[in-house]
Amino acid sequence: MSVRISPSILSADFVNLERDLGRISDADLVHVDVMDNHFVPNLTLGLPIVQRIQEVSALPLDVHLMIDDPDTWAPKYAETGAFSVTFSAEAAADPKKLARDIRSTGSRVAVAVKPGTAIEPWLDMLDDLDMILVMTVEPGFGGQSFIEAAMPKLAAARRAVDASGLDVWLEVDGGINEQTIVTAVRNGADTLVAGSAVYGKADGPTPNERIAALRRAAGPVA
Ligand SMILES: O=C(CO)[C@H](O)[C@H](O)COP(=O)(O)O
Ligand SMILES: [Fe+2]
Repeated sequence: MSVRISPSILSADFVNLERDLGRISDADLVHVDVMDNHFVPNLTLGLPIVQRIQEVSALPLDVHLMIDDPDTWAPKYAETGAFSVTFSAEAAADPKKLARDIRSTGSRVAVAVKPGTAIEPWLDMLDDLDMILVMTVEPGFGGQSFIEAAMPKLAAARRAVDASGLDVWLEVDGGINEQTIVTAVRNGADTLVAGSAVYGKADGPTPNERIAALRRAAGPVA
């Protein structure tokens, strides 16, 4: 099986989003970064725009919430028809209830952990999760460098998921390129977010060609 590639539209042209969505037709998912200027020091887009992206996207939406109070807001994003909604571990008040609320909409649910956040508590609730997102940058901005120090945590998550027998995906987000994707996959990732590596440059290969190059670099996963 190939890895799943989830291009982040954070690096797309927000005025030409529909056009830029069409340029990643070979991807598996579309990664939508929602930032509120509270949980992270950056502001991107909110619920009305996610609703509209959902209407025009041919690919399933992988919504990554970097917002305060996901307990209130995440179910509303799930209700747009998103394929998957990821809340930030550090912001959730009642993660088990939140995971249930998101799943009750039909969406998959994931938790994201910042580079400095322990993963162990989340490995104790794998039953409640469809995916874990290991952040390999401090959330807030595209174009940052991959933090390799997050890899032991990813490897621990891979061991726990394999031991559980559950089909929980392991996603990595931040600084993924043709080199770092190899490290992430070797440590257990099966779903890779890439923003600047897919959309970052106006000249050279197209976004779909960059997606193919990332898949080739990653090689097959078990
Ligand atoms: O969640 C994010 C930042 O908080 C983005 O998804 C991520 O940074 C993607 O951008 P790049 O691939 O350029 O690092
Ligand atoms: Fe993201």
